[in-house]
Amino acid sequence: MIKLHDKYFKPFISAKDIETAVDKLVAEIANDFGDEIPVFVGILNGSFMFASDFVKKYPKPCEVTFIKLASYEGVKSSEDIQRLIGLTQDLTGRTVIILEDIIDTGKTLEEVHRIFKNEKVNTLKIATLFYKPEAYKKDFKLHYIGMEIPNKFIVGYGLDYDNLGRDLPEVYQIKETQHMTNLVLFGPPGAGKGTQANFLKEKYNLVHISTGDVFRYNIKNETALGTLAKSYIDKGALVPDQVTIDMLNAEVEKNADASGFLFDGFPRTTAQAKALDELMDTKDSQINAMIALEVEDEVLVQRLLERGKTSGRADDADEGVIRNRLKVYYDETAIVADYYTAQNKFIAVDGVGSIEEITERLSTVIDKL
Ligand SMILES: Nc1ncnc2c1ncn2[C@@H]1O[C@H](COP(=O)(O)OP(=O)(O)OP(=O)(O)O)[C@@H](O)[C@H]1O
Ligand SMILES: Nc1ncnc2c1ncn2[C@@H]1O[C@H](COP(=O)(O)O)[C@@H](O)[C@H]1O
Repeated sequence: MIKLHDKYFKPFISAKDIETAVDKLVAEIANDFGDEIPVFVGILNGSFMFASDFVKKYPKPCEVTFIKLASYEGVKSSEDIQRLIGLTQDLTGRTVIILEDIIDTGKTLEEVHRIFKNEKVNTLKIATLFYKPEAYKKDFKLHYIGMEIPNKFIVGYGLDYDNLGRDLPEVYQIKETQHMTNLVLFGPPGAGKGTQANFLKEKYNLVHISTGDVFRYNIKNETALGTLAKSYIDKGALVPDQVTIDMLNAEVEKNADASGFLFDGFPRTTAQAKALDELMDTKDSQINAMIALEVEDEVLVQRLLERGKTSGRADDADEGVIRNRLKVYYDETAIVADYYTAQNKFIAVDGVGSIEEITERLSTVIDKL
C-alpha cells in the first residue's frame, strides 16, 4: 500500500507484467511495419516511461517525438483537454504511431485526432499500453492495446495523482474502501499488552481484540470453544491454530466498520500471522506494524504472580504454569517477529518503566507510521 497526497493505492500491475505488455506491443508493431521508419509520438506527460521503454526495445530504426496534453484534474478526467506542446516537426507522408500510456474516456485521443486532422501523414495508428473499455466513449479505432484494465484510477509508470506517482516502476490502483490502521501488540505474557491496549484503543480509535480475553469470556460462559480452550490455557499451552484463527476471524467480522484493529495475543504462530495477512487482504487492508514490548523474564514472572492475586486467572496463580507460558512464548511465538521483520514491520519498544512512559513510547512509534 502506498499513500499519495490524501489517497491510498494498492499494488495492481507489477513491473514484470508491464514489461510483458510493452514487449507484446513492440513485437506487433515491428511485425506490421517491417523496414519502414515510423515516427513514434508519445503523449506527455503520462507516456514518458512507456515511450522510453518501448523505443529502447523497438528492434529497428525509428524516430521519437512528443506532444504534451493535459486532461486529468485529481482523479477525474477533465472535459477540457489543454494542448501544452503541439507537433514540432513536419510529418507529411510519414507513418505515425501514437504512444499513449492509457486510454480511458478517449477525450485525449479525440484531441490527438484533431491535431493530426490537417497533417498529411501517410498512416496514423494508435498504440496504448493500458485501455479501460468500460470508460471509453469514442469511436476512434485503437490499433494496438497492451492490456485492458477495469475502470479504476491508477498511478505509476508515468501516471500520476496530482503529480505524484509517475516515477513508480509498477502500477497501483486507488483504494476505495476505508483506510484502516492495524497493529499487532506483541510480547511475552505480562509484557503489558493488555494494559497499553486500553489506552491505545481510545487514543487511535482502534478495536482491541485480545484472543486471551475472548477465550476467557468463552470459558466463563461455558461454551464449547471455552471448554476446548480451557484444557490448553490451564497448562499454559497454545490453543490449536485453526480454532484460534476461526475465532479471530469471527471477532474481526463482528467489527466490520472498524477504522482499525489492535491485535493483542494474536498472532502467536507463523500460521496465525499468515492467516491474519489473508484476512486483512480480504478487507483490502494490511497489518501496518508489529510493536513488541520487551521486558526481562524475572520482571514478567513477578508481574504475573502479582496479577494472579486479583485476576482470578488460573494460569497466573501457579509459577510453574507462568514459566511454561514463557517457555511456549520463546519456543513457539517469538519467531513470529521474524515474519514481520521480513516485511519491515517489526518495531521493538522497551516495556519497562511507568505505564504512562510506555504509552508515550508506543504513541511515538504509532504516530510515525
Ligand atoms: N509498565 C508496567 N510496570 C509494572 N507493571 C505493569 C506494567 N504494565 C503492566 N503491568 C502489570 O503487569 C501485569 C501484566 O500486564 P498485562 O495484563 O497488560 O500484560 P499482557 O502482556 O497483556 O499479559 P498476557 O499476555 O498474559 O495477558 C498486570 O498486572 C499489569 O498491571
Ligand atoms: N493466538 C493464540 N494462539 C493460541 N493460544 C492462544 C492465543 N491467544 C491466547 N491463547 C491462549 O490463551 C492464553 C492466555 O492468553 P493471554 O494473551 O496471555 O491472555 C494463552 O496462554 C493461550 O493458552
